[in-house]
Amino acid sequence: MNASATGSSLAREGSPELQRCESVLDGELVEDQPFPAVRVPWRRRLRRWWHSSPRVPLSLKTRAQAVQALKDGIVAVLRSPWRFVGAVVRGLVTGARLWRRWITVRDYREAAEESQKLADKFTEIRALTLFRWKVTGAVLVAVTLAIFIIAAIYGERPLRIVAAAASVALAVLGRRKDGKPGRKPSLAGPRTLTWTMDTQVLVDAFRDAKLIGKDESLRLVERATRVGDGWSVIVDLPATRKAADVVKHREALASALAVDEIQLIVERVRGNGGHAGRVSMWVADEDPYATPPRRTPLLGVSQWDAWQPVPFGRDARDRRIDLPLVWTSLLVGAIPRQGKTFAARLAAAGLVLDPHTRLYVADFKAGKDWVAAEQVAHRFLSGDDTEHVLALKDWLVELVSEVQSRYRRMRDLDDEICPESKITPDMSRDSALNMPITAIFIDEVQVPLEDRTPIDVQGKKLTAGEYIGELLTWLAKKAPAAGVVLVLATQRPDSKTIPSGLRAVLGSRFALRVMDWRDSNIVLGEQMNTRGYDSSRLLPSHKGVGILRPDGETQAGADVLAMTVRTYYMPVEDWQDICRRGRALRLAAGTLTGHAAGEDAALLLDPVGAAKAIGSAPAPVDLPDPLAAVVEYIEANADDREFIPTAELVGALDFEPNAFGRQMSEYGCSSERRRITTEDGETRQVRGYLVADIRRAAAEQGCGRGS
Ligand SMILES: Nc1ncnc2c1ncn2[C@@H]1O[C@H](COP(=O)(O)OP(=O)(O)OP(=O)(O)O)[C@@H](O)[C@H]1O
Repeated sequence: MNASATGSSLAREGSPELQRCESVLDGELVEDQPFPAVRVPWRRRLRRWWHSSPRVPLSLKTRAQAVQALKDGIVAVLRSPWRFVGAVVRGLVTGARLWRRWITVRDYREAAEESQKLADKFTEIRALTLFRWKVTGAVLVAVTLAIFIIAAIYGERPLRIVAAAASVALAVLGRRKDGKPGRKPSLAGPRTLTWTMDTQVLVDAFRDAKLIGKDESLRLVERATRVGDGWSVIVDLPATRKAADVVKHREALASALAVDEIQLIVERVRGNGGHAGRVSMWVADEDPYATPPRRTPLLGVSQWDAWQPVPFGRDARDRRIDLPLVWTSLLVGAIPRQGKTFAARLAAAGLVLDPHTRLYVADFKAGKDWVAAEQVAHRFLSGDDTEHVLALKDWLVELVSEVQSRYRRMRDLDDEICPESKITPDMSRDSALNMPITAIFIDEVQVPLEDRTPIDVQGKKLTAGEYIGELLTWLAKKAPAAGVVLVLATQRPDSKTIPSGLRAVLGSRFALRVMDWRDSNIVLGEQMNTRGYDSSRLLPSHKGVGILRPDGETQAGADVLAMTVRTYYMPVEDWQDICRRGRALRLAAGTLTGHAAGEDAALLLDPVGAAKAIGSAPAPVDLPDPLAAVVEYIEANADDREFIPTAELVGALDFEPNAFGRQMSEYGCSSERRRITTEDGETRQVRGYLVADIRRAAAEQGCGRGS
């Protein structure tokens, strides 16, 4: 205690109300220790020790593991009679083999053979064989006699005891031992289930799939437990082996476990409970997509919030996968009749049910799939003629102006309403600000992108397709933060149709079945097939099943790169129902506008502004160095690469490497190590930057400078 006495009297002399009083002590409490030791209750300490101690069996650590251990125990007890008989039979076979080896004097014979003296030793070996036959005969006679005598004197009881002891001895001899020939059946039956009971089978599968070496083993972190309609297990790989490699070679592991790869989910366990060598596996009992598809949960809700991820589908483990749409964009690609339109409509359904969203729908399939959206869409077109393509071009020009105007207005808003140059939920619902979440859905986007109608853009001759590609690329880069979402579906996900610059900036990707791994990479991103994600391997019968690479967190975890998902099934009747409800919600909220309100609002076009924006899309002149030069370089040379080696940038742009690294990190771009395949086919690990990071940094810098 540090105290000081204020000896002065508080009463002032002469004041009638105030009287003289004793000294007042004034002080402050000073702790000896800045952080006093807090006593941890013994129960908590015990619990902590129990969970972390390697001496406590795993099965006693959690309830689920204990229940599983109990189930395994019961199954083991029920199976034990058969296992015992099996072991005795194997013991008999092993015993017979050993006896044969002994009687044929195999070891002596082999030694003689090796030293090429078999002819010399032949008589000796024969004599020994004869002698051993005689010994065998004598032992048989002696045992038979002994049995008769014991049976005559003491009855059958001692014989039974001897028989039981002999069968136990045979069972011990015949017990399954790894690596001993003759004790392990060459076909272990349905391996899918065997590994759940016998971890050795799992270890063998990892070895067979060449994921671990012959002398290496796995450490069981969590024993096999029932999760949904399958088995789940978590294992640690031996030191230096990587979980990412197991994910990559999932197919080999599926083969080793004798299951279809669609039944096997392998994930790296990340975060606090995981590390680079910890693998979580889930094996479905049967094809998880053979069951009838589920209807979308949106049918059961009266309204949806566009800021919430939209229910998109289920993964093989039947986990619900929701797709975040705001602040990102989505590309759906597949060959015909695989469920692209269904997938794009699912994304749309969530936004339809939010009356504060504005929808643009361009259906170049010109079918019935999107017709119902007419009743909610601010702008709607269906057809594949030049006039439709040109109408889309005008919409995009309007959206470019809208995005620019939003950024301008956001700059003038105070920090409390708009803390960053990004739209917030409150801003999007504030009718005075007029910045609703705006989504543009373009089905069969390859139609406008391939259109060759010549147009004049501020004196520059272009085809409509090229200009639409440029507008979409600009929007995909800049519009998500301003609340404009792009959803593009294409039947032809090839590099010629969808410009690489556009692909690179689309945040979320969903690849249903495509023709080959190249097309799959075009939708999902460079080298995704080498990381174990190739949508050309999906089965044609699995309609609506695709690989989702989300931009943001999903139920499978924030760190999961991609996952196989089956979209919810939303046939036309359900879609119509949702659109009807979306219209009613908009009517009630007073937000029904444009085409849906029967008044195709005049386009607010600013072609000069849009052309200027597109012309300066990468905005290299606006950006600080070295970002400007890097952006210019990647626009010209990155194609559809996701990763640019530092050496390439430093070499091409003539930068000093250390200063370059420092400056790039100031703009939020940190380099990382990645494996790349060089032109001569070699794989090397190099340092470099993610193109997406560079573009994001450029967009931020560009926005900050008044794009
Ligand atoms: N999640 C799903 N579950 C089951 N079946 C589905 C699912 N999604 C789509 N399908 C089926 O796939 C068929 C094709 O779907 P969709 O029309 O979306 O294909 P598409 O890829 O857009 O075809 P196209 O390229 O010809 O336009 C649908 O008729 C539907 O029956």
